[in-house]
Amino acid sequence: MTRPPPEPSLPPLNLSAVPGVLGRIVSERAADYDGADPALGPVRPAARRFEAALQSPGLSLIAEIKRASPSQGAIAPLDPVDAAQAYRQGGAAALSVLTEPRHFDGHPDFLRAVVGAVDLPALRKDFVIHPAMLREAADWGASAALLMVSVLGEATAAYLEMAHHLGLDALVEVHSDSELDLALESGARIIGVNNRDLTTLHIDLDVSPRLIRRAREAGFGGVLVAESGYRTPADLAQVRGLADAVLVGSSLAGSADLAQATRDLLRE
Ligand SMILES: O=C(O)c1ccccc1NCC(=O)[C@H](O)[C@H](O)COP(=O)(O)O
Repeated sequence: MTRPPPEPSLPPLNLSAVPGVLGRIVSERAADYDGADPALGPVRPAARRFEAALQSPGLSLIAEIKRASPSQGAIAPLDPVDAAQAYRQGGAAALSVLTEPRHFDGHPDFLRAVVGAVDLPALRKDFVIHPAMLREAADWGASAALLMVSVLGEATAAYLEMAHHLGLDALVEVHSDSELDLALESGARIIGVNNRDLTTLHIDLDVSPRLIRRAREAGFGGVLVAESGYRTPADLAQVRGLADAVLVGSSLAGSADLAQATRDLLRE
């Protein structure tokens, strides 16, 4: 008699412990994916395009297609493909595409359209709380997915393994020393340090340089990304020579000419 395949297990998450704005967003996402099929299917080959794009010399830019946010409200009614093409012309190395609908005005179609039209690796930017979200990211053509240690906690390593099973790179995001310790233990190859405290929305541009230095001192040899709050070349100067890449959303997305704003921001 043939045995049925083992049920994929759902790593336990303690989402009720996530405070503030982030806590509200992840509990909504958990309701959205309640009962979703956690099966990942067969192993998919890893192209590592997102990781490679961030390894060029100098500071690579991940430009974010962000139409709205809890901190800013409506930012701009961007056409995702037009925005992606403009970011590419302006010098972006990779894209971040929001798929969360309620607070960021994102949509899965935006990711699918961008992947189909623009030859840059794209990150699915969402609040991953279920394996189905990673399967979707791979199905929709993303090169990478965001994994937030503030949300996944001890389950970060399990989600990282699932992302790799699906052939995805993972941007493992931290905001504090204890989260960085978990990210380092998880085996992450790409760590993002968010300057924005996602429970209060307060931005402190000193967070990225501090934690990026700590990661390097701890011997981390992977890719390090500084995230959030960057508006000017002087802001970026604070992480040049330290970070491999920077993730920028609001300041670019809200500008009149996205390609020119991208060029201006990257000017040294
Ligand atoms: O941007 C927000 O207001 C926000 C609120 C709650 C959870 C996440 C949030 N943003 C996610 C990000 O970290 C940013 O989209 C990304 O790093 C770009 O930041 P920025 O350049 O400041 O838009």
